[in-house]
Amino acid sequence: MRVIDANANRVGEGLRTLEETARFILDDAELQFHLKTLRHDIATAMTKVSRVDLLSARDTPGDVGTDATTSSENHRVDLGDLVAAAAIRVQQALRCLEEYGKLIDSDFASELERIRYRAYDCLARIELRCRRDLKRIDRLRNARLYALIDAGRSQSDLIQRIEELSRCGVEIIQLRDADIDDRTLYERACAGTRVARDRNVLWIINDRADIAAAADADGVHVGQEELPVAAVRSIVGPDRLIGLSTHNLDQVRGAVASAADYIGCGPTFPGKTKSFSEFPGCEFLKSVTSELKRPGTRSLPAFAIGGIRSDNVDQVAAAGFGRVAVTGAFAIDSPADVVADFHKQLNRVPLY
Ligand SMILES: Cc1ncc(COP(=O)(O)OP(=O)(O)O)c(N)n1
Ligand SMILES: Cc1nc(C(=O)O)sc1CCOP(=O)(O)O
Ligand SMILES: [Mg+2]
Repeated sequence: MRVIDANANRVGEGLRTLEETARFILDDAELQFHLKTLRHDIATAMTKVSRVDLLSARDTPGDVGTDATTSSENHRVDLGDLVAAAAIRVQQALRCLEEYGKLIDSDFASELERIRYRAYDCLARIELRCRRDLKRIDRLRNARLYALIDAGRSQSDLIQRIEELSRCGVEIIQLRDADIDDRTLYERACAGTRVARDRNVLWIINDRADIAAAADADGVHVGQEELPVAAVRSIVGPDRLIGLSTHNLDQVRGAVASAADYIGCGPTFPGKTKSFSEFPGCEFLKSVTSELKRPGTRSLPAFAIGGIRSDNVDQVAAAGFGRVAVTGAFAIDSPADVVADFHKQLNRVPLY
């Protein structure tokens, strides 16, 4: 009973620590829900053991193990380390409960075995999320303005463009150029990485996970017909951001379930950069806002894209979008006025 009591407490405390991480640090309602469900299912399984028997068996002053703390138990290097410690505690405690449970009731032990298998997946997910570069994700979450640019006539042309856009307040810049050879694209991507880092702007490569990884960019953006997100993740690693284009609600739901970090939603309006036969428009944006605000849905930053300019950005904001990705509207010498117009409308929309 003392083993069962100690391990039931351990697993509950560990899960609560992880739940708070999902809730307050990752803002991940879905992960929080899974952890909470695990905690409740364990509490339900524990009703097979008399609580009075457990409490009566408890003997903290007589516990020979309370002094046996190692120095590493009082020190956590970072969030990943903290979450790993809690996850390992939960896993070990579940196994202990299961083994000692076999002495009490085989149904109880079997139930704990099922919970343990479910827990493995959840514990791996939260630890991987917390071992990622949270600074990058925080910057993404706080960003409202995203510019897509081509590689420029020369490297210095590209560098000047990145400097100009970042000076005006653009927070994310994507290198999107299908008209240059791989070597030039790679060299421009590397130059972009250096200047974007200096300017504290996120640097994303369109379509090419290989070049994003090789050039040490902050991330990659892919479309529905390109590599699936899981394959992109295997190339770019756990820390780089992955953006995914979406054009309907099914694709948005797919993105939420995937390892994507943000989505582009469009096309909203006709523009000169890319032609489309259909425009899901602001109705689509409104439905994305409702979908992403649904309780229990993973929060995923969404950028409206397609023909967005100073004179229509109010409609984007009215659809609940506080973030935009644009090419044409910023393709002028000094986009400072456009940035100001965008901010005026978009800042009215709280970011989620
Ligand atoms: C932020 C953002 N959103 C959407 C897109 C479009 O991506 P995709 O559909 O793959 O089309 P191409 O840009 O590759 O022509 C994007 N690039 N960025
Ligand atoms: C590249 C791209 N993708 C879109 C999508 O809807 O997926 S719209 C688009 C063009 C964005 O440029 P502009 O702001 O000039 O319209
Ligand atoms: Mg693409």
